[in-house]
Amino acid sequence: MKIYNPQQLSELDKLTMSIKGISSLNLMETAAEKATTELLSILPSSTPVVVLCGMGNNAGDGFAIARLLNQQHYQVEVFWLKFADQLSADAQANYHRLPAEVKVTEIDETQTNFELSKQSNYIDCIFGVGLNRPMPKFVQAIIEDINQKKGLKIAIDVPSGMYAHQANKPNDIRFKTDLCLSFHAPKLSFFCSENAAFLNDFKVIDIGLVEDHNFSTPLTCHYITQNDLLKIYKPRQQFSHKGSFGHALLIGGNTGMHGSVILSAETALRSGVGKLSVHSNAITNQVLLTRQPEAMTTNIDEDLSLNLAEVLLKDFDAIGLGMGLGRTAEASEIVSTVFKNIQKPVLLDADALYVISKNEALRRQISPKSILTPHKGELKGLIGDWQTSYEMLDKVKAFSHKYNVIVVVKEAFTKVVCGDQVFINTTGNPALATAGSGDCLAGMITALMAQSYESLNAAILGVYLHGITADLALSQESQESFLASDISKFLGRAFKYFECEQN
Ligand SMILES: NC(=O)C1=CN([C@@H]2O[C@H](COP(=O)(O)OP(=O)(O)OC[C@H]3O[C@@H](n4cnc5c(N)ncnc54)[C@H](O)[C@@H]3O)[C@@H](O)[C@H]2O)[C@H](O)CC1
Ligand SMILES: [K+]
Repeated sequence: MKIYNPQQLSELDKLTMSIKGISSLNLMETAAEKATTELLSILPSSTPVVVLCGMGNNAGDGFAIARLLNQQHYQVEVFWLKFADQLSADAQANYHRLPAEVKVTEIDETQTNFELSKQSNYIDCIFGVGLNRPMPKFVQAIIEDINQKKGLKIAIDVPSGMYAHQANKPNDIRFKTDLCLSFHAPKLSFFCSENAAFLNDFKVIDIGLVEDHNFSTPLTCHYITQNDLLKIYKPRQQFSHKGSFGHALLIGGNTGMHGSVILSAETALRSGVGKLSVHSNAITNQVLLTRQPEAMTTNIDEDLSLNLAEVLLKDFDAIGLGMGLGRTAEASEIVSTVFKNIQKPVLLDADALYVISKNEALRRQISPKSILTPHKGELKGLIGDWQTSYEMLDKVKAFSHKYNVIVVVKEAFTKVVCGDQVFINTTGNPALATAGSGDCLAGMITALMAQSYESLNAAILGVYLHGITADLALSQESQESFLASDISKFLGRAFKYFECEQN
């Protein structure tokens, strides 16, 4: 699914109106009807509803929703925050359609002394995608006040105070939203960590906008859905054999970090790779083979760098490098040896990221379309610090362009960045915030690369499946008890979704 900026959304509105021959007021009515259908299933009819309206089209949605809820016998009151001289034309039309039973309390900067009933639910229609500068002080004060109240808080399209497609300042007031009903597509800001405290959940409301259009600014953001992944997923053919699914090599698991590459190996094997070799040391080999006899080992020496060049002569289909590699000179030598000997994309994780963060010459040698999977700390080593998620994304895009790599930014909504394109993952939950979880992701993506998924698709599919394992696990595990080693246990069921849908 695509994510649009306000300008692109406005282009889609206009195009929809001209293709479907409908007015903007019709479109607003559809939006309000669809939102109201959702609201009816969420809001108890026994509790009064306060609809907070501003002056633009988001307010127009609000006046229409107030009318529609009133028709459904809700006790509705409108708080009209008059921060401009005039309502937008469609908002005005809907204001005039309000039935007399819906009380309207007018509030402006001179008159902020009003009573909010003790028990209400709140619908926020003050600002939508049109917010383009800090909100007036009296609006901020009212939102702050309502944020302290107990009732359900539902935002229409965008929580007021949150810019849809640009960064907020850390102290900006935003409507503290339990659920945002967002028209046509989620907005990019929903996936920024600095907005997490203001948006608990969102639901996309289809209002029948057309999709395809030559936008004046190109689309760059995508929200990964199961349907997108069905187009990527490659079902296995009947006459396939283990050679059809590639031979992957994982390099890592040095002294003290033996478990890291073992976790990667387990998930790689459960992600469909045909054959798996692990280049590590004797202790790792022993534990690995006890847990996972399907894996092969390529080294017995304590030093991982000694025979690596020779090992790499074998034509591996994918290489995953860095999990528990260490931060020694030996680690740099290993990374350098891989870069010198391998021309195809490799996956770089953990200590391999540290090594390249310290060495620009090595960064220049990364094979095109390699995948980097940094967590926040590792990412800072690569791109420097940032103030906002938007700044971070800009820096990652620049890095991705400069070195021709795909960067998987691991966070609550993991972002896969390929040049200007950003793919946002929404599977997963805080159970994944556990030691070894990243090693598992690295193993999964390497296995998908070995199966001839092109790098971008391997990264997108990998992060999606990784998240699904934790979502599935919550039926029998808690977020606290979930371990990285559980990821491979749930991978079978995670893949099953795709198999079922294909058949
Ligand atoms: N396709 C759709 O998604 C549809 C969306 N609809 C709704 O319309 C809003 C967008 O409406 P718009 O009039 O453009 O903007 P807002 O209502 O968000 O904002 C009002 C208006 O206020 C001005 N403004 C911006 N920032 C400030 C500020 N800090 N202080 C004062 N004034 C400000 C600016 O001029 C804005 O235009 C969208 O979110 C949906 O809810 C339609 O209903 C139909 C389809
Ligand atoms: K809103």
